[in-house]
Amino acid sequence: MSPEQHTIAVIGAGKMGETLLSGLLRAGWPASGLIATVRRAERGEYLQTRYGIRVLPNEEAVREAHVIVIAVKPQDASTLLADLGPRVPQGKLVVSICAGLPTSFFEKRLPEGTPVVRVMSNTPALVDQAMSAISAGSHARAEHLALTEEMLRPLGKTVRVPESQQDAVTALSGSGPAYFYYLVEAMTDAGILLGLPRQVAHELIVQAALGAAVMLRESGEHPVTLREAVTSPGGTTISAIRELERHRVRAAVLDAIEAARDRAREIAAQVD
Ligand SMILES: NC(=O)C1=CN([C@@H]2O[C@H](COP(=O)(O)OP(=O)(O)OC[C@H]3O[C@@H](n4cnc5c(N)ncnc54)[C@H](O)[C@@H]3O)[C@@H](O)[C@H]2O)C=CC1
Ligand SMILES: O=C(O)[C@@H]1CCC=N1
Repeated sequence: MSPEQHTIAVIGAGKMGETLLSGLLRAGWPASGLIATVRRAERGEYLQTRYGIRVLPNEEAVREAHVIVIAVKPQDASTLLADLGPRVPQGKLVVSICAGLPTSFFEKRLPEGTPVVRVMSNTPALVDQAMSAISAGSHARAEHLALTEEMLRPLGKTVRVPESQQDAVTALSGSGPAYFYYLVEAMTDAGILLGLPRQVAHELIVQAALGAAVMLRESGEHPVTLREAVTSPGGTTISAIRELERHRVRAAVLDAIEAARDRAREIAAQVD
């Protein structure tokens, strides 16, 4: 996707929208090829000053852009599209990053035949380590998926999934970073319990998490193999694992992620 051919407008440039815009700029996208829309004037001033991008009203943004990224909260999407949907010029690619909303939700509210691609990304996009999963709506063709992948490439990894799997993806990798942060918090507290200074405990855990993540990605080994390599017979690790099993942590993780998937479905049902 060359910047000369494609201007991207992010409709509702909040946390995720800003993350996408900043990633594109880091990858060398010219600020002149990026547009943001906002609800609050101060937010617009901030984006304009910090990134040198254009901030336009929604209607102007969709007229000018080639790719329109919908980045509002799912609960705000109906109101936004009731007004803006019919004004989106025919043939533009609409990319939604809204959790839970199916491509059919957008297709109903956009001119007939509008190609829609659904994306679920995550906040590590801020450090170019996103996991984004994309699915085509009924009018999106290979070229639209390729264009979306190109737009997301600077932010991290991208996979294609059938749309029926998007709520599961949302529960797993969309929300996933929050589960790891939660674990880091809990492990840091454990360090405090054992008498370590908070800062030291934090540093130990962050480096252990990073090391484990790099080993998972680069060794290609199954997590069980990697865990077994840490777990000495009669040693310390197995004592901890016994407690995790006794507290049914695995079952809690399964229930938690299923609850997140169900919530994604509920959000979609509420706005449909
Ligand atoms: N935060 C996360 O980790 C992830 C969020 N998402 C999805 O990304 C989307 C955005 O989430 P966040 O960035 O966290 O929310 P956010 O609340 O930070 O950003 C949404 C922005 O849209 C603006 N907005 C709302 N209605 C508007 C309108 N009519 N015109 C112009 N601007 C409007 C709001 O003022 C706000 O700044 C959501 O749909 C969420 O489901 C997806 C993956 C991860
Ligand atoms: O919590 C949420 O609804 C959003 C979607 C995935 C991550 N954050």
